[in-house]
Amino acid sequence: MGQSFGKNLKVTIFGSSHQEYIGVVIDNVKPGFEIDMVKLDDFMQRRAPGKSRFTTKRKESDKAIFISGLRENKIISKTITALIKNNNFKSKDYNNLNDIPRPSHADYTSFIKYGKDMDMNGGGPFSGRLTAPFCLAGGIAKQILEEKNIKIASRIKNIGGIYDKSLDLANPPMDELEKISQKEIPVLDEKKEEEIRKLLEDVRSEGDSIGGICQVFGENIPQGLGDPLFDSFEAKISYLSFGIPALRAISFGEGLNSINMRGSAHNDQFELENGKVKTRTNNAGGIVGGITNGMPVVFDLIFKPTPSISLKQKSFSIREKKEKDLLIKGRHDPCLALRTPPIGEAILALTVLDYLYE
Ligand SMILES: C=C(O[C@@H]1CC(C(=O)O)=C[C@@H](OP(=O)(O)O)[C@H]1O)C(=O)O
Repeated sequence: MGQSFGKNLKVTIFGSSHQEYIGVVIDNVKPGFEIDMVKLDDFMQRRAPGKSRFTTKRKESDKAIFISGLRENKIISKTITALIKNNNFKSKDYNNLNDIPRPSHADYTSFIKYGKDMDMNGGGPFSGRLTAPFCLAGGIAKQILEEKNIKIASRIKNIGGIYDKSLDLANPPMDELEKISQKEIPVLDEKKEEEIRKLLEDVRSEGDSIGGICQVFGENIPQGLGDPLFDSFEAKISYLSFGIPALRAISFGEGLNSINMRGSAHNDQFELENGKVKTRTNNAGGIVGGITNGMPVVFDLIFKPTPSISLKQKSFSIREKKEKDLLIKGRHDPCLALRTPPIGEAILALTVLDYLYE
């Protein structure tokens, strides 16, 4: 089911939203690194459910239980295995969904492909819950990269059409981004934060949902990662990104804005700073020809609105082959994009570490 990825650093995610555990196997790591567990837990808590009024009410501690590969937090094997316990699931909320699929959720396509025996409670293997073990692997990768002075950060760039302030992509404010990372709405502009809060309150009280964009930044990413054609750096980032539920699009650097620019404005012109080759702008987001050029790597992850909403919708009964109205019970995020920044950071950290282990 494509639950593994990576060429040199191999990561396998397992489990399901309402089964006893979810978890991760990280294979081909290098022994010797000591994981900072406090930092790793802080990273996990940025994604964890039940933390704010704008996220699902399902509460999970998302504490990592390492069952192999570590001694006193130090990596002592080539393989690490960790579990995360599912504690707070309410499968009965999903009883009607076995027969009446949620519009724009994987319920129906899973039925077409795997039939009625696939455990789809809580979204089953399609659930955003699986991003918890993904972040566990990514949080460790991020720490390993930090030791090499490679920094990764992120923010919410847009919720429902409200944009955070625009940034100079050649000089992203990594320290400021780090400071906002634990906020309920991690944006830099406080006025926009208020506007987004108001929008989210409206959306939530209407029983609806909304989409958003998370922007990811990498500083000191080594030059020369990636290859032409199908092994481009963008291709590797995109491969992992589209494994994240609800992702609809990804763009690099100025992305779709590039369409409206002339070459003279879009080209990143060179400069030499104390002999070091740099570019004056970074519209490419640090990747040209599929290969990193040493400028900050910048990409946007574009998420659709959460499909599970409380409003009445049109669906049908698989058993009776009859149209039916659907009312979804359960606890769902009004804006799942809000919890994606650490997932974006994990995508970049795991991609870069995979290259460095070549
Ligand atoms: C639990 C998480 O997200 C879940 C993702 C999810 C879905 O359908 O994707 C449905 C909800 O779970 P439940 O229906 O069991 O309350 C979310 O809470 C998490 O991200 O850790």
